[in-house]
Amino acid sequence: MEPSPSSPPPEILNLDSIRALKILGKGATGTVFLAHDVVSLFAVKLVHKSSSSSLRRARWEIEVLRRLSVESNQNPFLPCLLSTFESPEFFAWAVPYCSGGDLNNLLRRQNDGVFSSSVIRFYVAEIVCALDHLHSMGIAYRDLKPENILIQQSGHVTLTDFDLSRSLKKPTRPQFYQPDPGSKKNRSFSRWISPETESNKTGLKKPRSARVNPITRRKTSFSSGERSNSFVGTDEYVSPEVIRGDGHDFAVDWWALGVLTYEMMYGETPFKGKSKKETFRNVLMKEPEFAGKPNDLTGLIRSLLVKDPNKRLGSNRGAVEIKEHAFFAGVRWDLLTEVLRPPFIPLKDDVELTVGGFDIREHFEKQRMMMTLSASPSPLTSPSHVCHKNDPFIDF
Ligand SMILES: Nc1ncnc2c1ncn2[C@@H]1O[C@H](COP(=O)(O)OP(=O)(O)OP(=O)(O)O)[C@@H](O)[C@H]1O
Repeated sequence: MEPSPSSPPPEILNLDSIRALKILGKGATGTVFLAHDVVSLFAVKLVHKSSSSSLRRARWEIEVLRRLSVESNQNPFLPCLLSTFESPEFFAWAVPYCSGGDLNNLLRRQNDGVFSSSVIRFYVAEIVCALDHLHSMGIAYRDLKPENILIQQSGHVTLTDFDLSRSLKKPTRPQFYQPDPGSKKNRSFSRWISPETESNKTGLKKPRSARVNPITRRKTSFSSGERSNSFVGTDEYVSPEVIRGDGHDFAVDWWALGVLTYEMMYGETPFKGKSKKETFRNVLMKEPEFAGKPNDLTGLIRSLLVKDPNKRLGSNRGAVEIKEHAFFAGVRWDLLTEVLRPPFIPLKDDVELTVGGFDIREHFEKQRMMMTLSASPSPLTSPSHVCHKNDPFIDF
């Protein structure tokens, strides 16, 4: 996984000149801090080099961000890399701060836990553009879920968390990437989502479900290949071909988009079972259920949630097929960022940039000491057991 030749050299993140204000989120691999220097606020992700898999994932995530920072690769719905830092114990890197939190929180804050179809159209259109851009770079995202969709200060979305993404061979079909279909009328989106409520202002999000355990235990590398055989994703968003271990390509992202759109419409995912096994059985066997009359939105979801990846919307001509769907009639794809009033605009963070905060390295040291203490082997436990027990990616 060599950096691509066109990647800009990363700026060095100077940990001496920044202070962290709070933890924005904790995931399977890292901790994300809101940090500041005297000039600006940004997000810093810190990943322990505790295992070879977290090391590999962090390196890969930095590499994807680096590629996204090349001027010709920048996209309004994808982040760029501001700076990086590496010590013998950890990686840290800074990306722009998204003050609106994630789409999961926003969805849960709605009175009935769902979005209207015009709001769904706004968010899905931007996500389609982000995925289209990644695919055009030969990257399958593979971890689409509301927790990984962040809201920028402007109200537009940014995808985050690229550690499960994968470099695949770019589609070579000539019709795959065509100019945006465009259309006559621009669409206006009214601002109707209530601002942040008190109950959700604090507290870290808890991921809804852990990453799935590897079922196909084939070792994978991140080198380019046409299809990937690794087993990754989040239970409720995993596609049938991933569960079957058939090998998968960019169509896994269109499946996950179907699950996400369904969740935005109904407030719950379509295949969730009482257990992981039941969820997977549903993904493989069950057709999604739609309350109410069929319409363009349910039609879009249905065509994304086609079990056969070769018949799924997007599998033949990529994002163009999705953009042409009747649900998006009237959307000016080239003007998405010009929409003046996205559905939700975050309140401005009122932060004094010269004072306050804590040192990220001190925080890291404390965490490490606590981890060391809690992982001290009891006389009855073998060291290898302690070391591997909690690493969900040990076989990835
Ligand atoms: N740029 C950002 N601005 C604001 N919040 C962010 C930013 N990046 C990440 N976060 C918050 O931190 C959370 C965890 O980030 P991220 O998903 O990158 O970490 P992770 O360790 O890779 O998690 P996962 O277990 O999902 O892989 C996000 O869901 C989000 O709430």
